[in-house]
Amino acid sequence: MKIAIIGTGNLGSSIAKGLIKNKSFTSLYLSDKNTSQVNEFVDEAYVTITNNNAAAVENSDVVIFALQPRHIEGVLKEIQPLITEEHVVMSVAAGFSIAKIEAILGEDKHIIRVMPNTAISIGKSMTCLSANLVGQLKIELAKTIFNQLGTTMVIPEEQIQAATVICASGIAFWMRLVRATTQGAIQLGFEAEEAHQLALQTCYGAASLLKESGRHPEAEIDRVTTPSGCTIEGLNEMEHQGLSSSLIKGITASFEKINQIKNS
Ligand SMILES: NC(=O)c1ccc[n+]([C@@H]2O[C@H](COP(=O)([O-])OP(=O)(O)OC[C@H]3O[C@@H](n4cnc5c(N)ncnc54)[C@H](O)[C@@H]3O)[C@@H](O)[C@H]2O)c1
Ligand code: PRO
Repeated sequence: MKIAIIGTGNLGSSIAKGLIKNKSFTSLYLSDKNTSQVNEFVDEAYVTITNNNAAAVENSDVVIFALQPRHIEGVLKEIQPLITEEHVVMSVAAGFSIAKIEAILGEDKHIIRVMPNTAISIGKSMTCLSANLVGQLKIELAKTIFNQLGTTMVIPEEQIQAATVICASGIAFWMRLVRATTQGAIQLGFEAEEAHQLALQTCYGAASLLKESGRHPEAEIDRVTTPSGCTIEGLNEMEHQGLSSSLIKGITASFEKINQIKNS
């Protein structure tokens, strides 16, 4: 598979890292105006680092656009004459619809919106996929690529904005929860490094329990909360302070913002 990534910033370089780790390509073009985030791959076999977007497109079958929403339109217009009916065009740009891509490249092109998160660099992304009519013929190919880099879910395009908030922004939300737990642990007397390790492994254990047992979070909570114990005391105080409510409000605020980006 000949893959190009146009835009190798935070997400593009994370995708590149994941692909290179798995060696899941026959050639990989990494194209950016500023290639500093992928210079570490300069000696990798079958990897070309360039600032020539056109060369990357011409030498690839799958082209992943990892550009900011304000840049993608200009770049798509530039490379439009080079996109053929053989290419599979993938875009990770938040809020940039399939209709907008079709308006530039044509409805006859394979177009797939891909919404991964930065955990793709270590093969642990939750990646949502939506395709246009023609692109649906290539959805299995997209699943093959992104299943090697985590887990995929094919969803209707109307849900891509919500998936962006839960899965892509979600990485930042979970990071903040880990940090807050670390701050609490420091206040209880642990050194910062110890506190971080305690918070991280406990978070990992909680996620793994849910994944491996398939049980509901409340069922796992019931196994921890000793009657009149310290866990229920802490949980109830967190809820009095609005823990669940603040998370839900943050998620809906993020969703409102992404819909403004979409409509701008
Ligand atoms: N960062 C995330 O966690 C994440 C997750 C999901 C989706 N996204 C989406 O991915 C896209 C990229 O986000 P990011 O955080 O990687 O942004 P970024 O700014 O880190 O990366 C964008 C890259 O595009 C490059 N670029 C700009 N104009 C270019 C051009 N004409 N030709 C070639 N390269 C050009 C920039 O130099 C930069 O390296 C955004 O649309 C964002 O909504 C990001
Ligand atoms: N980064 C993009 C943003 O914050 C989209 C999700 C992750 O807008």
